[in-house]
Amino acid sequence: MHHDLEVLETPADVATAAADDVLRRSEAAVADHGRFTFAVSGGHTPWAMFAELARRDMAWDRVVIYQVDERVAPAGDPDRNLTHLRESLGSAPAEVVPMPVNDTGPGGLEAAADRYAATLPERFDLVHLGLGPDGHTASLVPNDPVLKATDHLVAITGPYQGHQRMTLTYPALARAARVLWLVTGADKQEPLAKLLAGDESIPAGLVRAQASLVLADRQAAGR
Ligand SMILES: O=C1O[C@H](COP(=O)(O)O)[C@@H](O)[C@H](O)[C@H]1O
Repeated sequence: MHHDLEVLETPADVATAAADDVLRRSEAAVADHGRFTFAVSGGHTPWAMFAELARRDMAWDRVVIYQVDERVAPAGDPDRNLTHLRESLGSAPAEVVPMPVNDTGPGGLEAAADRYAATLPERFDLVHLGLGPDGHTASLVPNDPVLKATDHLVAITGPYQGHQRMTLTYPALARAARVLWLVTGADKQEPLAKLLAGDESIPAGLVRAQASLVLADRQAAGR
């Protein structure tokens, strides 16, 4: 798929440009259909964008935030994406729909994943994605059976970097009206080049959406 690319000087510039884009998309979505559905990834890169958004004049009562992926770990654990999402948003009155990774009900984590899937909108106005040095995105990690999940919107991975994960699958990501990739740092240079070239050997290369914007810093873009 085609990706628009914007190269910014620093990671801070990427965060500011990302917040600008999210704000624009939220205003357009609210004007069009009354709410803004936004799915957000984990990792470190988006924290500055979330903090920047918290300072912006968003129509928070019209915003619903879903998680793209989450580590299976206790509530409040520093490895949990939700922990950092909430910390970064601070007192911004955002409605967050957390992935139920501590749901120990009947059917275990797979059933919890299906319950999360049932809460997802038919269309996300915006999905934020990151890019790992190994080319993973969301928790669609190399060689995991989750890459082949075509009949589930949300799935559970095997252990990866210390945790099983709950993740949106490719069919769920395909519900994105638009994807916003945030990619910073020299260790992302190789996977970013592959993503932009449409290389399907990396998990990120298999994401499909109606439109895609990559915001990268100079180090990741190799410029
Ligand atoms: O493990 C993960 O890493 C990716 C990339 O994170 P970043 O901080 O290097 O941008 C992230 O997008 C994903 O959600 C997360 O689970």
